[in-house]
Amino acid sequence: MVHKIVMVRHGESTWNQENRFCGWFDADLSEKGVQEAHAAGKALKEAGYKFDLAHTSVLKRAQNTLDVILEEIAQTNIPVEKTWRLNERHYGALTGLNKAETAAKHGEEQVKIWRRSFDIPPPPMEESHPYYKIIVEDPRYKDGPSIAEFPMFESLKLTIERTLPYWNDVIVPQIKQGKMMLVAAHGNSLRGIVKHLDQMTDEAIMQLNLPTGIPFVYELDENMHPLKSMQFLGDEETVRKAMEAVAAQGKAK
Ligand SMILES: O=C(O)[C@H](O)COP(=O)(O)O
Repeated sequence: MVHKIVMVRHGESTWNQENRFCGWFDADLSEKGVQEAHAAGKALKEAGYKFDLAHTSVLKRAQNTLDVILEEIAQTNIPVEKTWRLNERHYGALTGLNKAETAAKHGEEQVKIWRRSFDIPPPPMEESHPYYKIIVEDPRYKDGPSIAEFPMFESLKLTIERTLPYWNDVIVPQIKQGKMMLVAAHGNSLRGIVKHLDQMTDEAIMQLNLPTGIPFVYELDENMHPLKSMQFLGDEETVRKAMEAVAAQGKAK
């Protein structure tokens, strides 16, 4: 039996637009991001997708993207499960900084390491950081992560370590039950899932930049091995340009 799952990175956020490291800061969708979510919904509608349930993070840019998509495909009544485990990776001390300015200050190479290396994390968010309290004391985290688990920074490796248990323990059993699912999440939580599914090397995953608001489909066999990987619902040229634009966010300008 062939299983299918659709994933989508949220539409552009206001902090994507301002080119700021966002991580666990709860930025809104920009107007362009809302348009991207509508376009994603239209593409799914055109392709005739019907979902049994959806998964998203506890951050509103992913949740709002999902809401717009579900409205477009007239499936707002499906159950939606929300978890911090699908959140964007925690950008530590970089949270709130402009990516181009950070590249001008620390060099593009260093910014690429912080953004894309597999296991080198950004510097930790200290208590004195302007967004520390807003994030740590946010009531949405009262049921988890626990104080011990609460990240102050995350590499992709650490992001995968908290995302994969949700993939394996919640999403995979539902796929195996034949449920058709939509996962609306974030650039790096989804890169982690993609790395796992496609068994990409630590080097190969560095080159992958996921575009905002373009859904992609995986076809999986019973053992969750991809029969088809990352099939974007968008024309190749648009997807390529959108990926390049994400990569270029770390340039000093
Ligand atoms: O958290 C962020 O800043 C972005 O949404 C993902 O950022 P990245 O592409 O710089 O990893």
